[in-house]
Amino acid sequence: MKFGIEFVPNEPVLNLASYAKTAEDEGFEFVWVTDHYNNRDVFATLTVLSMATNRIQLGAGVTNPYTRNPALTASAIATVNDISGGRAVLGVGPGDKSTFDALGIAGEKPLSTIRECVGVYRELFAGKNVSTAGENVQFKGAHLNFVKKDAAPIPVYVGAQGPKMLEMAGAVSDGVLINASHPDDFKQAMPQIRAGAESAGRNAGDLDIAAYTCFSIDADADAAKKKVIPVVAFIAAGAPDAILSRHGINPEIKKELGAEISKGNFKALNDLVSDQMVDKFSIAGDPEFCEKRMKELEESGVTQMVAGSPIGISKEKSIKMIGKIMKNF
Ligand SMILES: C[C@H](OP(=O)(O)OC[C@@H](O)[C@@H](O)[C@@H](O)Cn1c2nc(=O)[nH]c(=O)c-2cc2ccc(O)cc21)C(=O)N[C@@H](CCC(=O)N[C@@H](CCC(=O)O)C(=O)O)C(=O)O
Repeated sequence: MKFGIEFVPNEPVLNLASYAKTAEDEGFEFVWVTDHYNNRDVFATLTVLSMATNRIQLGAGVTNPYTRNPALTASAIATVNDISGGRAVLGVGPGDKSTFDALGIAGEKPLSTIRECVGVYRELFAGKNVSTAGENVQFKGAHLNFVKKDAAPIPVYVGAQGPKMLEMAGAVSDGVLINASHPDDFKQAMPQIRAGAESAGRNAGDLDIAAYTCFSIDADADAAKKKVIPVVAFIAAGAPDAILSRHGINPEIKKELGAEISKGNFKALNDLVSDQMVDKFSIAGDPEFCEKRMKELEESGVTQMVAGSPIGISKEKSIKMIGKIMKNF
């Protein structure tokens, strides 16, 4: 199994660069940076991380086809690829509705929009002149001047959770980034990804299936669990009812969580977020528990384990703890 790490650029980029170097030294193969308009820019962040590292792959995890024109996204990630000596990876997803509302973006037709964009990204990465009259993307001879004809392709991953998105990801992507932490979610997702791959005449075994987890590791298991509570609250509050029910959690809890989150009353979340929610929506605990859960993810078909925020009490210490566990895979 490959290991990745996710950073939210809501802290100084030079801190993230230092963590990325530590992760590279520990043997992580991917670093992913999230993309929300209200945090630091994903591509500027990846550029700085590329200067601080030599081998680790640098992924936008994930951008979306609405806040940037697809040609701008292609140019940005191809620039990171150019700067880093070919280490860039593009992750694209439907985008986070809660951030779109603030920008007046509707984010419609995510399935067909992302499917069209993946095709356009790939042609631009190959240095082609792109003309397309799609339902959602219309180009007339778009072209990236700095990309050589038939340049090595930049891998395109899709961030997906819903069944149709997972199926589409199976049909068109090089990998799928699934925002989930429990093996049950991957057992549910794999058949949908497989169906999509088969519908496109592809082998699902060629895809990188990444568990984009909410992760927190510490020698003190209780401290690790306490650290994830606000993140689990956000995940649960935004999760479709079907996912909550799948984990035996009453979807009614979403209203209470949402109310406390919108009031910024994070103390109240400690009482609302149950141990069961922590278990189902995160990997949080001591190294022994985390390793056991990672092994379960691998058995459920996961090929890349991404340690996502908050990662732990001290990111540096947590990265080194995961580095030790990595040696057992
Ligand atoms: C759109 C949504 O897809 P989803 O995969 O559940 O989207 C939820 C999240 O994955 C999405 O918000 C992501 O952008 C969230 N996300 C991030 N979102 C961000 O904004 N920033 C990030 O950095 C980020 C990281 C990230 C990493 C992994 C990951 O899995 C998700 C991540 C959904 O509702 N899908 C349904 C319905 C799809 C649909 O709308 N179908 C319509 C439209 C058809 C058409 O599109 O033409 C239809 O069938 O009629 C489904 O898949 O079945």
